[in-house]
This record gives sequence, C-alpha cells and structure tokens, in this order.
Amino acid sequence: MALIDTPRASPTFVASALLLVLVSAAVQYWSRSRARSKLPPGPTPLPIIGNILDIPRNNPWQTFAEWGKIYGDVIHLQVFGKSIILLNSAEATNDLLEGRFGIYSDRPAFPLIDLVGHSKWNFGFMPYGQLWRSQRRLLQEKYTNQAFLRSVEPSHRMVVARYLQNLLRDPEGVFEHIQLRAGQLIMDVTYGVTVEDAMDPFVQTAQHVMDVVAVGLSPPLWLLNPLAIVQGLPSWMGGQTALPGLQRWRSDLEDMRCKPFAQVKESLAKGTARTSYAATLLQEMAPEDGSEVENTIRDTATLAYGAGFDTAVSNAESFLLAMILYPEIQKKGQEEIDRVVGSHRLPDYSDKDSLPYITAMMKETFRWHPPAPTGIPHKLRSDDVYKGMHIPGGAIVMGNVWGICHDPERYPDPMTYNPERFLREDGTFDCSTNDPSRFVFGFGRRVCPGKYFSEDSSWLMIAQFLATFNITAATGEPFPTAEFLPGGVSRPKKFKSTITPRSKAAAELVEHAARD
Ligand code: HEM
Repeated sequence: MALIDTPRASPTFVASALLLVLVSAAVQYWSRSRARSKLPPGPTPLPIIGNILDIPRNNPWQTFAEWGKIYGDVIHLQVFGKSIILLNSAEATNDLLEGRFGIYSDRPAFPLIDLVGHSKWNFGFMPYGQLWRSQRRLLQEKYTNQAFLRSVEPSHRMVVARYLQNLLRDPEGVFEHIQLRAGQLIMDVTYGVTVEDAMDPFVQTAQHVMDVVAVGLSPPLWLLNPLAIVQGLPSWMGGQTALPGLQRWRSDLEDMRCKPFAQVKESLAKGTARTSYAATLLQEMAPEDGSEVENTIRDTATLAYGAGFDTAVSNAESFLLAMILYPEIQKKGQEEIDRVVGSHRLPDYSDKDSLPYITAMMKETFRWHPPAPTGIPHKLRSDDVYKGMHIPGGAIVMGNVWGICHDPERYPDPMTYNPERFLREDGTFDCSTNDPSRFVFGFGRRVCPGKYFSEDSSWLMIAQFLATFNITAATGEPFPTAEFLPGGVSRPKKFKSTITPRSKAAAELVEHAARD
C-alpha cells in the first residue's frame, strides 16, 4: 500500500496538460520554420546564378562593408545554390566564429587547391577535427611560444639588414627586395637555410606554388568551380590530369614540401644544422625516418612558408605606400626614433617599449590594409539560429576583416592612416579596446598562428626603415593612390617611389648592419 495517496488527475487537468504540450510543440515548430525561412537579409539573388553578379572583382570587401549599412552586420548571399554568410561586425564574428567555434570552424572545399594536393597534408585547408588539431598544435606551440619568438629575433635582424642594404644599392628594385626579405625570413626561421637572392631555387619553387594557391583561393574559382568540368572528364580523356599545368603544380608542391626539409635532415646528420623550426622539432622529437611525426614536422614547416610569404609582402608594400601618402606620419615616426634611439645605432626590439609611435604605426598598417581583407572562409557544420535568423548548415562564412577594420564606430575616420588612434593622450600605446590584430589574423579556432611572429617582423622593418630612409613619390610619375589589388591576399597596386638614405651616417649604419 502506498504511504501517500497519489491524487487522481482530473480529465480537465489531463486535457489542459496535453493542450499545453501540443501548443508548445507547435510554437517551437512554427518558430523554427519561421527562422529557417528567415535567412539573413542581403541583395536579392537572381534565379540559378544567385548573387554572383553583385560581387565586384575589385575591392569586394568594401562593397560588403557598404552592404552592411543597408542590410546589417549579417548578410546572406547565394551563388549557384550555395549560401554565403558575410559577417560585417566584430560582434557577429565574436558571437559566431569565436563563441560557436564548435560548428563554425570547418573549411569549404577549394577545388584547385584540393586538386593540386594541398588538402591532404595542409591543415589550413583541412576540416575541423582530430588531424587538423594535432597538426596545428605542433606549429602553434612554437609560433606562440615566447622563447621561440625571441630565438628568431636574429633572423628578423638579418633579413631587415639585407633589405635596407638592397634599398641603399638599388632603391628602384624595392618590390623585389620586399619579396626577397619575405622569402629569406621564412627560409631562415623555418629551415635555417640562407637565401642569397630572388633566383634561389627554393624561393622560386615556393613562389610558383603560392601563385597557384592564390588563384585557388580567389572566390570565383572556389565559388563557381569551373574545374568540375575537368574533374568530370573520363579517364580515356586524361581525367583530372587533362588540366594543363597540373603535373607541374603537383611536382612543385612536392619539391617545396620535401627539398628544404631533406636539407635540414642532412645538415642535422652532419652536425651543421642551424637553429630553425624544423631542426628544433626534429631534435626535440627525434622521430623515425618517414614516420607520421616526421611527416607532420615536414608538412607544418611547408605551411609556415606558404602562409607567411605573400602576407608579409602585402604588409611591407602597404607600409611604404602609407608613408608616401602620409609624409607627416613618416616624419613623426622618424622624430620618435631620433629622440629615443638617436642616429648612432639602429632601433631594436629592446627599444620597443620606448617607441609607442612605431608600435602604433605597425598596428595601423595592418588595420589600414589587412593583407587578407576577407580572411579565409570558414564553413558552418550544421544549421544555426542567430538573432532569430536561420544560418543554414554547409554555408560558407566569411568575416569581413577589412570591413571590421574600417568600422567608423571602432576606428573613426577609418580610411585615413592614423597611428594616433592607438595612443593615449600622453602618447603611451594602448590598443586594449581596438586592437586590429583581433581581426586581421582571422577568427576563433582557425586564428592565424603566425600573428605574433608577423607583428614582430613588421615592427622591426618599420622601425629600421624609418631610422635610415625617406620615401616620397617618384618625381615625374603619377602620384600613388590608396588602391589595392583583388585576391585572397591583397597588396597595393604597383607605385613608383623615391627612396633615399636620411643621411650619410644612416647609410653607414645600413652597410654596417648588413656586414654583421
Ligand atoms: C602578415 C602576416 C599574416 C597575416 C595577415 C595572416 C592572416 C591570416 C588569416 C586571416 C588567416 C585565416 C584565419 C581564419 O581562418 O579565420 C590565417 C591562417 C593561417 N595562418 Fe596566417 N597570416 C600571416 C602570417 C602567417 C605566418 C608567418 C604564418 C606561419 C606560421 C601563418 C600561418 C597560418 C596558418 C597555418 C593558418 C591556417 C590556420 C588554420 O586553418 O587553422 N600566417 N592567417
């Protein structure tokens, strides 16, 4: 017998409970299907092709930001039935790419890049999962480690010294010198290999590989996928291999992946290896020849090279362009160096805390023209609802890095290059509320692991350039404008400049640093 009598439910009570359950299920169903039908707003798509004609070739990031003013910070586009979500605000990237990283960290397929063979080993293009995690951990642990970052300072110094010497001897070849500096830095840090000139075979191969990657990352190619035609060819027509250039692209990639790494192993065996990412990991982990661990070291090293080259070139070119367009800022940077460091030596990392204006210039260069203005696209794994809007699973999600870096609320008068936005009234540096690196280097679990390394590299280049050179527009040539090329990694349109040493003493400092 039950100790407490259970009260009998009256028929009215049962009926009302049932009704309540039914009503709440109906409300849930209704609100879900309403949300599903409530995609984020955006320009009206045309049948079949969707919004493809709305996306301009030039400066799409600027158009995306303009759309933000009309449609809000979450925008839906459609291209051949594929959903693309543009995130135009720090709040939206923060809420979704950071806050809901579990479903927002996949990558879409990049058909050309897949076809060449990157996605099998390059974690930057891998889906979010165990393999991605273990590969990324290896690279990230080094590139975010203070001891590692300090250990590569001599490499930064060496490549800037050579860059400045090249500018002194051949100022007209500035763009080649910028490329060489980027190649030298990464080869030195990654493999301990010294690159003497731009014709170095490792640099040449890497450049060919990166040119193909740049094409593969450009939106028309991965959105429209014209390669599907080639992929669908039967084997008697050559199948995929019918694509002209494919064999060459694949063999370049294999060379880039294997040759410098083999050289590191060889020099380790001979006891002549210099400190580098690859050599340090091979020594620390002592993997078996051809083992999975060894392959991961090799592959993450290749990735560091690929990811850090074009982005560094873009940043260096944007800095020079800004100096031509804003001579008063160039002068202020030089005045700070003259006042703090003097003209008898070059500024160095140990001066960083005393050079807030230079640090602000480094941040402002990244903000003014982020090297990857629309980031690298993420892919949403499953359906989501954000602020009542339905974000369909499988959608490509792009954080508009440029748009966020030019949000006038966060960065007043955003088109103007103004480092002072990162300085307090007393001239000390402060980017606690508006650090552009929170956006420039991407979002969430996919954020760029090379962020601190790249900031260090950019800082020294800016400080030592300003200490030793003046740059102006070339006389008799059209005055440069702030125009940038399209692409996954974007850089300024070519411009002509005059680069001269600030004094005889400055020229001597440059020669001296390059001899050391
Ligand atoms: C100016 C310099 C650089 C800029 C502006 C830059 C920017 C970016 C951006 C926007 C992303 C996409 C993040 C996302 O998906 O949300 C990215 C990814 C990545 N970057 Fe960088 N990067 C730079 C330099 C470097 C360097 C020097 C390295 C070498 C360690 C590097 C390694 C990577 C890797 C491995 C990824 C893929 C991360 C993943 O998918 O998990 N980057 N970078």
